[in-house]
Amino acid sequence: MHLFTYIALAIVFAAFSLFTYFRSRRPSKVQDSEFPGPTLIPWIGRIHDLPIDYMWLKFKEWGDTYGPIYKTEMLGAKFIIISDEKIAEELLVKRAKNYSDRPQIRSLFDSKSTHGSMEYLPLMGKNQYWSRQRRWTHAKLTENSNAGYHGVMSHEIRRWLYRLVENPDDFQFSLEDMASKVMCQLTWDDTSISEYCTKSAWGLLTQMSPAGPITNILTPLWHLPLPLNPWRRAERKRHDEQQAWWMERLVTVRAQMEKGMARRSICREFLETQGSSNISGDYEASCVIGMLALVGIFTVAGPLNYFLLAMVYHPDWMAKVQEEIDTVCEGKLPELSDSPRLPILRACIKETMRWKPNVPTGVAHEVEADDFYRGCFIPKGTRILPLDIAFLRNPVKYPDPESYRPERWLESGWPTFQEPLTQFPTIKGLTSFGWGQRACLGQTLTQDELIIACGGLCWAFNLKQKVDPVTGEKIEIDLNKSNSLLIVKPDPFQMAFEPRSGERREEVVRLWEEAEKRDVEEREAFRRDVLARTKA
Ligand code: HEM
Repeated sequence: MHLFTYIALAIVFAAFSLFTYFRSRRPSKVQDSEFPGPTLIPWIGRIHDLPIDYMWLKFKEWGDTYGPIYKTEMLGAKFIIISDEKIAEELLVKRAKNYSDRPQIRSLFDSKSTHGSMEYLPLMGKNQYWSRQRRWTHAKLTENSNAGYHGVMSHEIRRWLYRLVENPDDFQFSLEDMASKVMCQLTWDDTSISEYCTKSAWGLLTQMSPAGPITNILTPLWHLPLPLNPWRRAERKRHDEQQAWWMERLVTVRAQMEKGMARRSICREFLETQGSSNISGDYEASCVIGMLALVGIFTVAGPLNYFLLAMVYHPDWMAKVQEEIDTVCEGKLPELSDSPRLPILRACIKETMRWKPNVPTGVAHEVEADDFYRGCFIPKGTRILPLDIAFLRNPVKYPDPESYRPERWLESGWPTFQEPLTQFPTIKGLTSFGWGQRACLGQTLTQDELIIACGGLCWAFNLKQKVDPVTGEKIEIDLNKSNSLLIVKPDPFQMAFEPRSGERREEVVRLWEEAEKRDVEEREAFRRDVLARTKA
């Protein structure tokens, strides 16, 4: 044989040996099975027919076609979409060690905090910052819950009911403002900044959502040079303003503390224990507290908005909730302590969250190391999407899934019925709050706030469709129209808040005036006390 032939044969043999060696290191099932999924175009994947609006519906449609676990790709990013709770449990809970990272959000700077930015706890990769901030946030929310933070919620619901009496048409603004005031009070003891806080939360929510800047989908655009890159310039501005505002809050509380004038808040708690805390210092603290304030606004406002729609279109259930409240609370505004005796109210809230989930796509986890599941290979870096809308439309667990049926939580015979009704239904543990090590930290806060707010609404008002003053016809609301951000809310709509009686109306006004007076007095007493101590 010619020398060249020997060399060629040697190369082929070496290549074949290498190939079989590497192949033998991965179980043969890798080559045998792959998850099903829509046909992928090289590199593009399925970006071309995934709509930005209501993206979750397309994911669900593919789930109905390809089954409870399927794969897809977008511009090189690999996705696995899960529509079955058991599979989500097996991967995201039982294998949480490997399935709890987060993907980088392209249009945020260092959203994973890989480079130590420490800014967005819910978006962080599974790193040291995430681990200590998660622990710290959990501890603060638990401490505040035990210390009776629902007093803050009761105060704010009184203000909101009053605002609804005075200016009902502004309800969508005042609803979000109520949720924002609760968070601003808890974090910084300052409700006057709630409007700015809501705007700031909106800016971040938009920036992080696939339906936000185009650079979240067409990711290469993010890397254009700055002069040609309006997206990166806009984000720089938004980001810097947000960080400065968070820091300003912390500095303000510290200044109040120095004068002895700071009342209880999560920020003060941090500054008091700064030395012993595992949070690294002012910058990280300003971020973890700021993020906490932001994350509690649209998350709670979503179910509140949809509760209004549920009641408007299901007056029979509103009447049942009202009857329950009137009997149990004997005419008084419901408080959190009434909750064990208000199962119908809890069922209507839980069914609202099932019927109109406000994070319908779920929040993606990222896989840290190569893995196999059901004989199929899942490469490191794959994004796992627990598709909440699919879990909540499962007809076996939730018969008649498209309809609003609170009785599924109240009557035996339904797959989701659970006793005792003093405890169940509870929204805690619903798939909407996510999975495993990344599960939502705000479940108790959400439950407490929704019970007080939704209970208050039904106590005070008949929630109704608005009547067009010209035609005399009821104004319809499109129940399926919403934005398409990660946390959704219904498109602007009109409705009527009819006080249940003249007396109830007066009671709403009286309760707010009383609460406001008490608040002013408490602040004044605190100030007097500090001044007296300073003089002594
Ligand atoms: C209806 C209300 C809410 C819903 C549906 C919701 C949903 C979620 C979801 C889906 C996740 C991600 C879970 C995962 O990756 O598996 C999450 C994480 C988180 N939530 Fe909520 N949430 C709500 C309210 C709140 C509130 C009121 C707070 C705090 C005041 C809060 C704080 C957090 C935090 C800090 C995380 C990050 C956890 C981590 O990454 O380790 N959430 N939430």
